Amino acid sequence: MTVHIGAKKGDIAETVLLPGDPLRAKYIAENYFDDVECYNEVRGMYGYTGYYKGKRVSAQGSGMGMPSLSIYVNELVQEYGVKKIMRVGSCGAISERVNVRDVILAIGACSNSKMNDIRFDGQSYSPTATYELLQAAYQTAEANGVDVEVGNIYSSDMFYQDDRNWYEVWKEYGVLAVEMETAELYTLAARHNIEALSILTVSDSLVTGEETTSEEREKTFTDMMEIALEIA
Ligand SMILES: O=P(O)(O)O[C@H]1O[C@H](CO)[C@@H](O)[C@H]1O
Ligand SMILES: O=c1cc[nH]c(=O)[nH]1
Repeated sequence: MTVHIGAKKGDIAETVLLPGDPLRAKYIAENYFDDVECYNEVRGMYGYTGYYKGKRVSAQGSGMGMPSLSIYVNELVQEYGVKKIMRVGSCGAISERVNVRDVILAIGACSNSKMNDIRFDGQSYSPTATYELLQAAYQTAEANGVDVEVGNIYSSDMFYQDDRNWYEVWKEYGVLAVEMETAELYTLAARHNIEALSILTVSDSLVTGEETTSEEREKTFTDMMEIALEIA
């Protein structure tokens, strides 16, 4: 057991789906896993292990934001031997290239977080996805008939910003969407030599103002869940 995860060694699979929302982890476990066991309820950050088409896989909430994700990824990797993490998250479109409910495979993640400034002493690090996972996710999406956009995203420390047009410069540089965890996930994956990919569903658009409900964000973004499960 760790401070934040109440699982025994061996309770967690080598491959973990990691949504921010712990109730999305619960949804994945209840709707896709056979022989499911809940291994974590600490802080309500649910974690489950089960089987998907015979493959052992876990689903664990990360919480919102990079500090929270960082705690779970560090413990999953260092204490439980996790080797492959796929974030299945929601994001806000900051580009007209993507619309609400589109699926994005995040090839890289820009950020306003100070975490990598601290790690790299103010120099710039480019957090990127694991190529093999990205390729497998793309091929699976094609096979499932799901259109995906592959591109750069932005991981923000702030959901609410005073400047409502903060994203314009990032949009001009081709960044597709904003969320709050991927830059740290990709950085930790590189540090610990594991595989990582963020598969995101556009839950709202900062450009058009269109939105989905919290229930939709918890339960209906199934295309990304199925892509992640197929390549688990
Ligand atoms: O839907 P999840 O995976 O939580 O992801 C997004 O939603 C949260 C903000 O509403 C942040 O965690 C952001 O990254
Ligand atoms: O971080 C996020 C996630 C979804 N939508 C947003 O606008 N921001």
